Amino acid sequence: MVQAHSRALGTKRISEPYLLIEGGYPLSGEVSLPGAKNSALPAIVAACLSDEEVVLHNVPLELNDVAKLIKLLNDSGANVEIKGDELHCKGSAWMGGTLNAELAGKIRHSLLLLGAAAHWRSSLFLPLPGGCNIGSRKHDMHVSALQELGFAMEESELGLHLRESQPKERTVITFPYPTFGGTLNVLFASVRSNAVVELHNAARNPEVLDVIKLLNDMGASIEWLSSNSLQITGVERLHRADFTVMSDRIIASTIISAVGATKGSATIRNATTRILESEVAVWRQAGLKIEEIDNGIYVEWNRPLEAVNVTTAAYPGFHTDIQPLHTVLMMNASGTSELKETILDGRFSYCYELNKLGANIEVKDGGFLCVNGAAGQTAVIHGVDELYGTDLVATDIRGGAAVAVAALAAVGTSRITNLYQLERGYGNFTEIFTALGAQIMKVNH
Ligand SMILES: CC(=O)N[C@H]1[C@@H](OP(=O)(O)OP(=O)(O)OC[C@H]2O[C@@H](n3ccc(=O)[nH]c3=O)[C@H](O)[C@@H]2O)O[C@H](CO)[C@@H](O)[C@@H]1O
Ligand SMILES: C=C(OP(=O)(O)O)C(=O)O
Repeated sequence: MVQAHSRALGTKRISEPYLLIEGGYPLSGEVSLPGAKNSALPAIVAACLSDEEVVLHNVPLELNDVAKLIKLLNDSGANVEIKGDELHCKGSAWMGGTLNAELAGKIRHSLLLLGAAAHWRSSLFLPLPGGCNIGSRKHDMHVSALQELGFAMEESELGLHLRESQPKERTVITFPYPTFGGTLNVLFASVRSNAVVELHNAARNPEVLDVIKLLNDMGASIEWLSSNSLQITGVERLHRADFTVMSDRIIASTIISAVGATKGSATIRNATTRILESEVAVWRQAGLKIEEIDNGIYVEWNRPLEAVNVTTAAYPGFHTDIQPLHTVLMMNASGTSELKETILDGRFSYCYELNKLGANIEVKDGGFLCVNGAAGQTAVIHGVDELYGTDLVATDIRGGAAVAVAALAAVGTSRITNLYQLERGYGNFTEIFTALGAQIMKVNH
């Protein structure tokens, strides 16, 4: 059991749920990955593109983003039900209406209901979507792609309005940047029609590939023309399917980071390095032992880590969602490294939390523009020898995970608040790390 003592802790009583961590111990053991949030959320929307039942397995049902998305879909005419550990989904031609602003405003994936409503030729008012506060999260490419497909769309300060309309017969779209959500919206809007759509510079993240596999299992016709161009040939309707969502590669990275930072070892089941190639190459270069094993990854700290520079990029580049976890490895490495974030301009607020533990990270103007046109930042990470537990805030999903992982490596007690953010992406954070021997518990109030 975690003991609540540390010289660095504040004396204030905390009146919200928090994570209590007694850090400074090497982690070891074996854990199994849950389903991936960033595949499961679009897969749930995709499953509502048929009026026959689609059964999804391995959905991380404990995530609050999943509950919010199910509510939004059911409010707009779908029928999504949790049955045991399965999710049974059915869409309908009524999918549309006006989405609840509070719910839509809490998750980024509410944007995907635009593609679903276009699919059903319905009209939809989507109040502005939410998600992590990690920079300017634009949706101009979603709007222009749907318009290019022939759907009537208007944008106001309050949200996005898709009007009941029909797609054109042939469209060629080229994204200026391979947007994850934009690619999914084009797929959802195009799979059921008389149309043929070519999409160039499409996102090819493993999570997008997972959703394409689901759609093809449902009868869609989506094929790759080249490594980043897709052709979607519309079909009359999609049908029933039974699909297992892929495992969460970002949680795999979170465990790898924790093992490296605490100088431990772990076996991660339901995992593969094949969808983490850029990240694993960097961490091997830094000195971590990472091996592909039967149905899993084995990771071990066996020598002091060395600083390695990283620049985030669209897949197959180093994933922006994983950069906060890389920072934790680098603050525990010898030497200084630079981390250049090119996707999201506001993704470094967690660094100020890490500095409270004794890290030495400077966040500076990087002198470049991110893919969304905003000024980009670079974090300069100077490795340190010791970290000490303290009171910390989970700034966003992955920043929150980074802070918690760093607290596992820091000597003494840490308390982490604003858990809502962390729990948007990690339903079983304490269970995963308890299985690896961590002294961690959630304190509820
Ligand atoms: C639920 C989910 O899976 N979310 C992921 C998805 O978010 P999301 O779907 O928001 O990611 P995108 O790939 O669309 O966005 C990445 C960048 O492109 C910009 N952009 C995007 C769309 C657009 O129309 N115009 C535009 O400029 C965004 O502002 C951002 O700077 O990818 C992000 C970047 O890999 C991840 O951090 C999120 O975890
Ligand atoms: C940024 C993330 O999610 P979202 O797009 O849902 O905010 C994430 O998963 O790290």
